[in-house]
Amino acid sequence: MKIKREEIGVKIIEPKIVTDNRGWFQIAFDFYGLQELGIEFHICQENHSFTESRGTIRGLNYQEAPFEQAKLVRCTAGSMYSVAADIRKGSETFGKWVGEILSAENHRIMYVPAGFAHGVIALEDRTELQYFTNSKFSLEHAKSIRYDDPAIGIDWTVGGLISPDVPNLSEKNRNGGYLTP
Ligand SMILES: Cc1cn([C@H]2C[C@H](O)[C@@H](COP(=O)(O)OP(=O)(O)O[C@H]3O[C@@H](C)C(=O)[C@@H](O)[C@H]3O)O2)c(=O)[nH]c1=O
Repeated sequence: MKIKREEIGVKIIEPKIVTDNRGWFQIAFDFYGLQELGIEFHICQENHSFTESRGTIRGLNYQEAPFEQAKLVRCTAGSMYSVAADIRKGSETFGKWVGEILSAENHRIMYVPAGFAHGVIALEDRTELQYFTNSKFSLEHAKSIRYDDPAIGIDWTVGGLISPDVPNLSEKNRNGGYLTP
């Protein structure tokens, strides 16, 4: 595996894909490979979600202290634009975000550092998101920031690829907060 891109602590990882007459093989989680890339990751949970329709947004989601979560995010069906935003108060890159298209075809993995908010928009119907977290879920600490918070300014059109004017959102994400310094 190798790092394709790295910005504000977010890393886009390309795993090695081995193909043969049957199809392909990849290591979905490589503890020592990640360690070599500077990522010390201990899996606590693996989560898997299915999104019915293109244009649906999940996020921006994060967990408050002491339950901050680092995540290793991948798309195992369809495709999505995955976004990580630095919302750590006092961080030099506070309010900055990184986005990358993850798909079942490109096999890319996004490493989201602890303390960041994360969200995805489905670029296809029937898109699946699978991700490892390094700390446990806590409903009490699970929070949301509005996907369209102007203080972050995420381009959810992915440069004109999609127009999520009125995206399908969960109630939690509809009622998400706004970034405060
Ligand atoms: C994430 C999570 C949710 N749940 C429950 C809470 C709720 O009843 C139901 C669905 O949860 P949510 O609406 O928060 O699901 P969702 O909006 O898909 O949340 C996820 O979004 C992506 C973008 C992330 O980055 C993840 O960390 C996670 O926050 O599942 C758990 O029991 N354990 C968990 O670890």
